[in-house]
Amino acid sequence: MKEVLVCGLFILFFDAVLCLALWVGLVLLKCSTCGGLAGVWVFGAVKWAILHVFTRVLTDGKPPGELSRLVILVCLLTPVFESGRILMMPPSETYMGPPYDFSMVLLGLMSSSLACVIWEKGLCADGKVKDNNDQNARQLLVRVLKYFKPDSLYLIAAFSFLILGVVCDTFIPLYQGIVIDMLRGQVLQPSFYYAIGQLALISLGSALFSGMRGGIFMCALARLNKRLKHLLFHTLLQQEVHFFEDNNPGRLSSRLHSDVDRMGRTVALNANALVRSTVKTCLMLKVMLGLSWELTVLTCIEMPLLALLQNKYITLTRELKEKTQDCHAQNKDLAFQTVSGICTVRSFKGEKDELRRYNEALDELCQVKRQSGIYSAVFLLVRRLVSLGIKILMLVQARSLMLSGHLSIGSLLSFYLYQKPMSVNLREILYAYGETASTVGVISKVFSYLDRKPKWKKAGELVPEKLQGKIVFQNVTFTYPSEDKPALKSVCMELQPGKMTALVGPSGSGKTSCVSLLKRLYEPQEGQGQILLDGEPLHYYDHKYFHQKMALVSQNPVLFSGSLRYNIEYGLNDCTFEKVEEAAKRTNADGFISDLENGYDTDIGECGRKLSAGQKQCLAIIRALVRDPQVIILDEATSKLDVEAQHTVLQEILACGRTVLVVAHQLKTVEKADHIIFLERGAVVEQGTHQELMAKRGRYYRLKEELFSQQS
Ligand SMILES: Nc1ncnc2c1ncn2[C@@H]1O[C@H](COP(=O)(O)OP(=O)(O)OP(=O)(O)O)[C@@H](O)[C@H]1O
Repeated sequence: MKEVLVCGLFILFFDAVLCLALWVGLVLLKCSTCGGLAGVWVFGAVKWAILHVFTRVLTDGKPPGELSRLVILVCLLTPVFESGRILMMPPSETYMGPPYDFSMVLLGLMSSSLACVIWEKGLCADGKVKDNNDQNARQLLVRVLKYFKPDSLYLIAAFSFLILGVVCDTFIPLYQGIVIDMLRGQVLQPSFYYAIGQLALISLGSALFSGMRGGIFMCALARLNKRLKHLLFHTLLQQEVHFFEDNNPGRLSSRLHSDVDRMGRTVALNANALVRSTVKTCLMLKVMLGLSWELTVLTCIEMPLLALLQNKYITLTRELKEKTQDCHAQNKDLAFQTVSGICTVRSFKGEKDELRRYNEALDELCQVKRQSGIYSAVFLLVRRLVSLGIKILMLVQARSLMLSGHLSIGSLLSFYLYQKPMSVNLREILYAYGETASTVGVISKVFSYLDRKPKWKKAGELVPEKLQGKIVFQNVTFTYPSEDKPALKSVCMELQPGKMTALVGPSGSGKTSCVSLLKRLYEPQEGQGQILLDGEPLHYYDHKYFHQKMALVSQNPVLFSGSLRYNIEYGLNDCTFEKVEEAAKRTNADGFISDLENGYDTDIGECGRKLSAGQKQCLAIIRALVRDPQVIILDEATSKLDVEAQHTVLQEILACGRTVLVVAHQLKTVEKADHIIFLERGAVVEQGTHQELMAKRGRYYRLKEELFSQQS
């Protein structure tokens, strides 16, 4: 900060020296004026170039934003002031140039320093942050544009049609004027028809080119959206499970759909509007300068003032826009949760509570929108007042120009005819800029997901032909990413092929955590032990192979809407119908399947709603068996089956020397196990057969009644 202040003082001093040098030069050359207004602007430009180099030298080539703005301000001050003075001067007076008074130079320096301090400290307090933000925003926009690369041909065609359309648009009023001039003649000359033909042709061209431009832009936009959504969905699917716990489905769905749409639309449509309005503005500016440069200057003054206002408005509303997006996502999520869990909501009579929660979320959204509304109203009011002020100044100026004979009524009328579309163009440019800037938040969020690297070890390529299925937990300690306390502490255990091992323990003892680690839904932190399958760490195995060989069946399996067969074959490309039928027969499930209306092709409804709990479990077991797994993890997966079916399924699962791990809550399941591992507070406390543990009369013996109280 101190260095910026010292450099600022040096710049001001050097500016004063430059002004003094000019004054001395003019005195020595005996010049009475410095070349009128043009000379003042030229001196301003030269001064800017010198001060710019000087600032770069002072700051080792990296001038901070504050100093660059100070340099622009001190260089612009005199030219702008003198231009205003000329505009306000009665036409009878002749402009003699700026007064040669050193006190004026000092006054200029003081006022520009003061303006700079007010701007940096008051209006733009977060100048540095803003500089960084602007740079980030630019990089983000360039990155969005880069995603358009595969559509370059579309864009070249669209922009070509855009420029052709704009050129036609600009000439329409000119030809209308020519036709109107001809209408004044009593006799209709052939040239009138010629002019009408030209006007019709230009109007047709304008309509045709504009239509083509719009259509091609929309096409390119749809292709961009498709590409971005595909990429984002692909990136999301790669993320670790913890990511999905941290980001609720509503928020992710909002990023994937509304945010990607908004991102593409804003950048593409605003780039379109920006180019169209800029080309139009340049063409119109040329005509307007020809009519009256004084009025044109006044029209152009409006633009930086409005840009300043718009900039402030964008800074104030940027955060609100992000909040609005988050509120929308939260509302969506709440509604989705309630609707999808309507049975639970109804059975607990939770409708009122859900309505209250939804209402609270709506209130929050309403409050954010109210605040945005207030900012928008104040911005509109100030913008209108600025425009009105400029219009009044223009009328005063036009009157004095007409009184002095420099402007005719006709020219004034033409000027006003051009001025309105010109203001619309300028506003469109500002709006496009503002709209794009306010979407930066949305864009950066989408990119933050696109750039996110999944925080789990990449799967290897190990696909052994024969897998025994021996699993070893080697001193595994595991803490959930959102927690501080470990859920598993130095767990050591072995699961043998051809044996059924039961994990037993009170609620929260870490049984599910063991299963999650085994299925690689989570991973032990670095240096906190490892899990080996046939002597190799789990992540060495090929992803698809691993999940095929290690099947998990839970108490409430997740099923997808679609046919029974689709659910069984889910994720398998080479599964034959015979294999499906065989697995169903082996688990005695073919009976209930053939009773269904369309057998294996019966639609089971959303999440398998049309099936009973037992049928869902059967389906999940068939889905696991059809993969021919070597390790099967059952999380009370047969609890809804009758005793006979449970027996058949367990026999089938234990066949082929598979390794079976059961998360057991029922005494009868535990009694069938070859080995029991008793967990308490994330640590293995005891292990052995049921009889051994009972004989030991340790923790398992004492807690047995509690553990299986539901069944006894
Ligand atoms: N996704 C998670 N994020 C953070 N902590 C978790 C998560 N899942 C479980 N835990 C914590 O880890 C500990 C062990 O939980 P775990 O689900 O493994 O127990 P459990 O033995 O399977 O319990 P239950 O028999 O009730 O299913 C608990 O203290 C729990 O609060």
